[in-house]
Amino acid sequence: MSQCIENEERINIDGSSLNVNNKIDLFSDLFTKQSSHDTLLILNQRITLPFVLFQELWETKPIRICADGAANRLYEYLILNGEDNITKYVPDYIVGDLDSIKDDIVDFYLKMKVVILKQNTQYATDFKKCLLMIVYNAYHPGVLKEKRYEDNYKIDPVDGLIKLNDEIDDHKKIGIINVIAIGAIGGRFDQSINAITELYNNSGDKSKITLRFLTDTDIIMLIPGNGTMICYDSQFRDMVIGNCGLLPMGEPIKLIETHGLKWDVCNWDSSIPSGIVSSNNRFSGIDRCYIDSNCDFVMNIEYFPNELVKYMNLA
Ligand SMILES: Nc1ncnc2c1ncn2[C@@H]1O[C@H](COP(=O)(O)OP(=O)(O)OP(=O)(O)O)[C@@H](O)[C@H]1O
Ligand SMILES: Cc1ncc(C[n+]2csc(CCO)c2C)c(N)n1
Repeated sequence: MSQCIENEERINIDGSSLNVNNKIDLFSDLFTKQSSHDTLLILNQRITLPFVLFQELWETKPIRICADGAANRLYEYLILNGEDNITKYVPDYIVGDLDSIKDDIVDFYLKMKVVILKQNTQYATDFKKCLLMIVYNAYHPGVLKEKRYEDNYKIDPVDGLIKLNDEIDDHKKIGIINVIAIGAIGGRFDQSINAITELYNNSGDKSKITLRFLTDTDIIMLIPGNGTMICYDSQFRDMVIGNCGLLPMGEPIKLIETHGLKWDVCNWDSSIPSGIVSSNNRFSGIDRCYIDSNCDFVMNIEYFPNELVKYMNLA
């Protein structure tokens, strides 16, 4: 029988008897450095994050990449926050079909030694092309820097990156590549849904990437099925995060049990066609929330950027 119980605003969660197969630390997984492959991916929407937060994201992600027209957005945003910034925050790569990046931005970033790689295929989005670049770079760091823009780094300008990724010897252990993308959600609806499909494309045990999105209002990620503990410290919960949604966007899901939501559920079938979805929920667990589901699902967690800035002592 399915159940929903309403909890007090804050409850203690004892994790010792729960079957935890995945752990997500909300603050450190996103905002601290986890590995030398961590990547900030910038997509083509206006950047409106508080500048100190952007700086922190940039500094904690050793690899930075712009999808095509995102390079224009980066440049504009940096100028807006002080002209000196354009030479301080120089991305490693700009990748895409290059139909959106402006000519003067190409010239500027070539001068700054950015690898600007053309990939023209009309069967992959610029977002996808960037993910391919991120994986290729993790296996072959810096090799394109030694080659030339003029001959497209000796890579087939149609879909060379796809072929190069197919040839990767994944016996080499590189660990998981954590990618935080800004500009993925909001704006054009098909682009936003495409971004959600990338969450699913980059899920599962064989995936090389863990992809997460940051907007001005939300952290959006895939919660793995089969027992996930989401951890945070109590001050982070109180200051920085608001509502959340458990969103069965890929397929219908069963929430087997949750512990630490304001509205905890048990044996709860959820899908978009049935109209049964846990939106407008929130974390009640003081420092953790446990979710066991039969498959992966999308979760959005509302956050307050200016409070995050204070929490991180960046103000
Ligand atoms: N209007 C938009 N709304 C949401 N996301 C966008 C929008 N425009 C671009 N993006 C994101 O930025 C990436 C780079 O987009 P850009 O505009 O530079 O090239 P594009 O040719 O329009 O994109 P694509 O070729 O991938 O459709 C896209 O792949 C997408 O992820
Ligand atoms: C069935 C199908 N639908 C749409 C596209 C178009 N498309 C998908 S990704 C992309 C690249 C954008 O730069 C384009 C044009 C396609 N190829 N196949």
